[in-house]
Amino acid sequence: MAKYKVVLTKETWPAAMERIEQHCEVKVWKEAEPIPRTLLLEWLKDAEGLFSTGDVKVDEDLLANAHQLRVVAQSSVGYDNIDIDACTRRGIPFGNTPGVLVETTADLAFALLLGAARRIHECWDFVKSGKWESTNNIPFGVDLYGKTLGIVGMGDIGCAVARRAKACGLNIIYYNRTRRMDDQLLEARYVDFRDLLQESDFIITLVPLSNQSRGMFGAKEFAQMKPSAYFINAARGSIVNTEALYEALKSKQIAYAALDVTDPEPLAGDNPLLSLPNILITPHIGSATYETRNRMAHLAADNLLAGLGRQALPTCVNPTVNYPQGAL
Ligand SMILES: NC(=O)C1=CN([C@@H]2O[C@H](COP(=O)(O)OP(=O)(O)OC[C@H]3O[C@@H](n4cnc5c(N)ncnc54)[C@H](O)[C@@H]3O)[C@@H](O)[C@H]2O)C=CC1
Ligand SMILES: O=C(O)C(=O)CO
Repeated sequence: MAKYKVVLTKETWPAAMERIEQHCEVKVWKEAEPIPRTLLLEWLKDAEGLFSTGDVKVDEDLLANAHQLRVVAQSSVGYDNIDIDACTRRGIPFGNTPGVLVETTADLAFALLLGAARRIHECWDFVKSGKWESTNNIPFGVDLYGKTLGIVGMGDIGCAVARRAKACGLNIIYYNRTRRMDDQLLEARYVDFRDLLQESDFIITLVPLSNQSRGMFGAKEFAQMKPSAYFINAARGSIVNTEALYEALKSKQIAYAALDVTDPEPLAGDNPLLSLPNILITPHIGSATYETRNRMAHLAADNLLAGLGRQALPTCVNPTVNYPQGAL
């Protein structure tokens, strides 16, 4: 049987790659920088499947060029780089990887909270640089127990963070697009965004990037936070106005920020944020464990292969897509 033609905008995990290659003839971009747009458009001319990555914009322009495309799959839960309406208009299902990365990403978000509160990386720098001469000059942290954590975006990962926070004795408030029916089980109180900004000692944001959430943390929002507030972003860099965050940290309007995601990404070595003493940044590692990235790659491969075979995708963002008649 003829193999499907598929484009991968980065290499994926070997076991998932093997499964894809059993059924597909693949073109893979193997360099560290994003695939050049012109090359991608060229490759997509006869491609039936696209295995995309967050650094590639899948928009009207790209889809208009990809006449044979049956499916787009991506190894991430966030899909802010994909124009879902454009996919749907063209009858192309898009599959992401929800669920399988929830606990792993919640671990990282909570690690940022703990690491920031207890100044773990400053303490490590302190020990390494030979400054540990007495206990007088050690970096001091702040308690979690009895404080208030505000979670913005109380979806799968937000709830997993709430469970961790409960175990540490934090009071939990949250803001979400809609109130959750199960918030009593989580012992989390639904509040409006402004109250969350004003009441929280720690804020963790896990809201998807969209037209509504882009720039949702700017100068006005930082001004409403406590001067002792810790701000943690594990969602997407662009939900924060980076200049406003820099100003808020520099002027000590807020105490500290811990970021797993930044705008832009990757963050250049001379970015002003890196000159601040009150910040901790990790390089977008929320889901980056061997086990989880492997699970994500397999789920993305499942979506890709299902779409190529005109079957329903296991995890489809636009499941109302109609396949051409008689295709199944
Ligand atoms: N740092 C990392 O490596 C990772 C980052 N993420 C980010 O985390 C996000 C959340 O992931 P999940 O919890 O799995 O998604 P989810 O879909 O389960 O939860 C998102 C929640 O945000 C709420 N929401 C959406 N727009 C909102 C708005 N404008 N204002 C308030 N609430 C809003 C939704 O109602 C939903 O409850 C992803 O979209 C992705 O951007 C996810 C995985 C890893
Ligand atoms: O899944 C996502 O959205 C990520 O950011 C990486 O796992």
